[in-house]
Amino acid sequence: MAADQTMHGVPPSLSARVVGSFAYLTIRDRLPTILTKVVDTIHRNKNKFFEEYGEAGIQAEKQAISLLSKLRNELQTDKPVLALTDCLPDTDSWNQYLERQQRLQGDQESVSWFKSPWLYVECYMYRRIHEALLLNPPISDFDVFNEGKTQGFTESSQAVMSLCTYLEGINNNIEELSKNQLFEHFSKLMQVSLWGNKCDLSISAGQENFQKTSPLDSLYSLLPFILVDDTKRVWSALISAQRPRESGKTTADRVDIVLDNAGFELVTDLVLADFLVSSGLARQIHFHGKSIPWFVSDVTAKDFQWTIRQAMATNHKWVSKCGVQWQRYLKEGMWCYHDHPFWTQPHEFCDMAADAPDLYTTLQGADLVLFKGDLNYRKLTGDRYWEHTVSFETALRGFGPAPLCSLRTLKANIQVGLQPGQGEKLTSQDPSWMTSGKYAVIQFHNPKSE
Ligand SMILES: O=P(O)(O)OC[C@H]1O[C@](O)(CO)[C@@H](O)[C@@H]1O
Ligand SMILES: [Mn+2]
Repeated sequence: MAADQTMHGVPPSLSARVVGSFAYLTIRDRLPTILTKVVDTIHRNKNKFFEEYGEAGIQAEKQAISLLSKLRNELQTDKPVLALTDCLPDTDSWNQYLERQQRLQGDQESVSWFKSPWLYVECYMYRRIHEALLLNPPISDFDVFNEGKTQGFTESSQAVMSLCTYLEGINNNIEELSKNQLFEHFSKLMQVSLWGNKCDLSISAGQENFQKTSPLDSLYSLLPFILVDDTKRVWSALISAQRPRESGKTTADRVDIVLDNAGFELVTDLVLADFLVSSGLARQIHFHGKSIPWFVSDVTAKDFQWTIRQAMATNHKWVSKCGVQWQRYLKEGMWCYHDHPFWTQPHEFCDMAADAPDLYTTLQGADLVLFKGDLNYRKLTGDRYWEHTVSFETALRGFGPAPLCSLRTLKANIQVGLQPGQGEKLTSQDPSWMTSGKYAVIQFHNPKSE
């Protein structure tokens, strides 16, 4: 067990140290597969690099591949984690974090892939992939995961069409809807956004994992798989934040969405955001994305813009109408997109106030923050061996810039806030319930009401 087990009442971090655990299998099998795919992708783009940068492009391709092969070897042979050598604004912070891990682990053994916290080493792998490209300037902007992300959008076009058509139906008579009807739509769109999180490309090690059918049709049959559903509490938080605005409307001021994956999941988030604004539940939406390619399918600024442009250009009346509307929201400031280096660092969110105080202050300005996906849940709860019955609040360890809600399908061995016996029952019925992506939670915490 990790040395941080001794921290007062805080359980140890998930780690590949536990042979056979999901963390162990991820590091042993899934991460090397992802690295191999990254190498293949760079190699397949060799001609493109040559056309764009001539001989320098070919050299960069070779050099990046050699750095990535070295990385794969370090991982597979459990070598010590190395300091970063590039010069991004977050390089020092990563290197300090390595020292912090070393202090926590003690001097007896190095921080390494199979011995250190899974959350830390998994994040570190994506930062090292980025370093391999950064150190080879002509191709440093190349997003090794771009193909999978754009494919995720195109392959889910049927599902995108049905979702945008559904939204058009709501928006058509939104003024006439009662509070109850608004709640019903809100709840449905939260669930669509929740199940959109099934489509990440990290759990499948980059294999196709796309939404082919309309998500709306399956919501009812998926209800039993939502282990914690705090939608009503989220709704109450939104309603209690309603204030009269200059526009003459009564709305909450701001909802922030901490995005996860591009492709279909991003569309579900945009549709939810559209509904929040068009229904007058919120005046503004702030999206938070990643500043470097991350966990295979996570949204970067480029993916965000690409998705909206793609929606605009789709030959389907309601999808293109959505795209045009979303572009307008961005132009007129009702929506905005931010990235912050903290989202691509390995910290647990309970460290945010101390280690990224500017971001913490930003989030404090929201009436509600929605955290999408599994990795955000791992960071919210510190990716630790908590008992299932420990409250979400306890696992957050003081993190609470604003009322917050996690929308997450379970893809890692961690789940808090369950009823006594619920976890044991699930384990006996379906031993892989925490990692299959079949189950989900809509879990809320309001720091203001504690
Ligand atoms: O896109 P998400 O939902 O954050 O999931 C990322 C996935 O990557 C993992 O970190 C595993 O590699 C899992 O925790 C999770 O399945
Ligand atoms: Mn993701």
